[in-house]
Amino acid sequence: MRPAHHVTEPGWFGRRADRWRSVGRLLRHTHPALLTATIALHITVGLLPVVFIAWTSRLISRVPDALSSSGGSGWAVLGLAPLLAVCAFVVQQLLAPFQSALGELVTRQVDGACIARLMRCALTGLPVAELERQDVLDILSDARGGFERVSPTPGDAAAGALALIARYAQLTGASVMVALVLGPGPGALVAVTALVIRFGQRGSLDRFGALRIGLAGERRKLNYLRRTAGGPALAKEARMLGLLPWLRERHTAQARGYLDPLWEGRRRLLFRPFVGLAAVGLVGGGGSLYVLAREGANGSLSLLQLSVALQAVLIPMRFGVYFPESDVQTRDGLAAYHALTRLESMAAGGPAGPERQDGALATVPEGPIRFEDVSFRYQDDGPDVLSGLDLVLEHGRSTAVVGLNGAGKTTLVKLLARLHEPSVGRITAGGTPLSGFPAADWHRRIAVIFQDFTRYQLTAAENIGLGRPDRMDDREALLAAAGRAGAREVIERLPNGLDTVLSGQYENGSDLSGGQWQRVALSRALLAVDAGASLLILDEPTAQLDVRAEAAFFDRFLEMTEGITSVIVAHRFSSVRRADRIVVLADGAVAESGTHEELMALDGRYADLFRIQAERFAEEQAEAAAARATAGTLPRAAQPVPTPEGAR
Ligand SMILES: Nc1ncnc2c1ncn2[C@@H]1O[C@H](COP(=O)(O)OP(=O)(O)OP(=O)(O)O)[C@@H](O)[C@H]1O
Repeated sequence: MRPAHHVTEPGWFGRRADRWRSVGRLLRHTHPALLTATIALHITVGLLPVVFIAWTSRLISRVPDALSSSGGSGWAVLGLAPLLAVCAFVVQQLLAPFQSALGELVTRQVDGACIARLMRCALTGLPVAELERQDVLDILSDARGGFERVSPTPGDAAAGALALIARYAQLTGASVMVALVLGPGPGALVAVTALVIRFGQRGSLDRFGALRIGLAGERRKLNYLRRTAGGPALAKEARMLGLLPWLRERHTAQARGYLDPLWEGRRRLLFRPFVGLAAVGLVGGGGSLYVLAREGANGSLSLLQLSVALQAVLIPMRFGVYFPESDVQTRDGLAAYHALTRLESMAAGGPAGPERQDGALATVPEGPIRFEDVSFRYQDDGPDVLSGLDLVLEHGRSTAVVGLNGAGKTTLVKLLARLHEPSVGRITAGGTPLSGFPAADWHRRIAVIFQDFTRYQLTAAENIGLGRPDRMDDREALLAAAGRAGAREVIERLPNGLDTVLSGQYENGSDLSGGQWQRVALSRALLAVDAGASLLILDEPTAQLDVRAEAAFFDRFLEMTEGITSVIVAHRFSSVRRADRIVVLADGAVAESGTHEELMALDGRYADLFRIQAERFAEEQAEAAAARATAGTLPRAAQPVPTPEGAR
């Protein structure tokens, strides 16, 4: 598989051209009027210091006349020069907030567009298989880091690049002034010196930036530790397990793993070249000052010229230093943008395809779904997780998939949901291979609850409505779906009913238990079914319910989904015994299949495991009953006699 970080390094000109091309693309996301105003403002702000030099020099050149004139009229000789010099200074100060305000607007517009691109890429564009690759996660983390404002964003890069216009306008104005006063040679000398230092400095920054990109994996680990250790997620386990000392040590080690190479790179790539560039500045600036001093001593320069040249020479000499408003922003913001464009190019070739379209249902055939000799492995060089699997999911019937941990049940669900494609073999629906139509169309056909379904920190209505966003406002439909999933009572007990945020981290929000969350997730899936999905997949939907609640859940589920093709993955064999068909998965293939009665009569793997689970359940029930009796909560004679059937 092609490594995601693999890029051919362009040369010096290539890098500059790439950078400006990227900036150009980013600026396409800004409104033309905003872009024009920002450029005009930067040019104005860049030229104002030059205007200031011109008027202060004029002022200085007239001071001797003012001093030598008699009476109070002497200062009139100065004319408007002081006022205009002050004006140039004040206007420059006044424009600074507008400069940053426009920069902020550019940042917002560019980031808004880029975040939409990133969401599209991560949520629909990139195949799930890609999102499980470590190198892709590194890039994604860098792109997200930009948008989470952990580091500069693409919008910052665009605004920072525009801010350079002010710097270059100032350099051009100052060099022209030097050329006018001292001649083209010194004018060119100061300009070239400034540019050499600038490009040298920028090159060092770029090399340092490349080093930073290469440390994306270390940075991601460090950010993970900081986020996890600094957030509420770890609060409980950290207290119970006394994790703090270990976490501190781990964090220090990880921080060193990331920061030490950066520090070494800073010395090597930034400090040493800086010394050489300072020497260039010394030669160029010194040479210009020498010419200035010589001309001044010769008497060939007027006071006006001397003042103009002296001030103008200083501007290019300061030009070589680091620009805080641009340099890190353009380097790191563009790195985040390049991470985004790389993800986009990976997404473009992926099988997940475009966003789903209305009318997609029509393109997907109905009928039985067949796994035909399907094998699958997560990594090219990894083991087969599914191997030669043949399976038919009858149309309109329920199929339960059971098996031990690691048997491949969730993997089967992922292939069925087309989050991964089979490595070998094919899956067909109504005789048509799934690969024959866009994955997005297939996704519209199915409703699925994964083991790790998302618990959105949104309202109950939104948590259910996301099963079909275009029905989000249809409260009747939401409540009907909740009712069928057994979540209606849960919702009625919430402080604001459907409008309660399902998280204790918000005002009037409420946390749900694991089982209650599962009911909400099921409501979401059932809403999708109401809206036309005809394949319902539940991957261990009841893992957090107790045995009785689970049995009741499945009974109700099978009743209400009658006529819908459904697949239920379960651990507890007893809970899915009423499914139309039970498939036992072992070692990535179908070991047994049939109805509960058929499989019990077969007396094979299913029957064995069913009995073991039932006996264990009976023992647990007996122990619990004995404990209750000892505690006097229930007269012993009144206790139910546990039987293996109790497991059902
Ligand atoms: N993203 C992944 N990358 C690599 N291997 C994986 C990945 N996901 C699962 N596996 C491996 O595939 C095998 C089957 O996993 P799967 O989750 O499908 O099993 P399961 O039957 O659903 O297990 P459980 O009952 O524990 O949920 C396991 O050996 C697991 O380690």
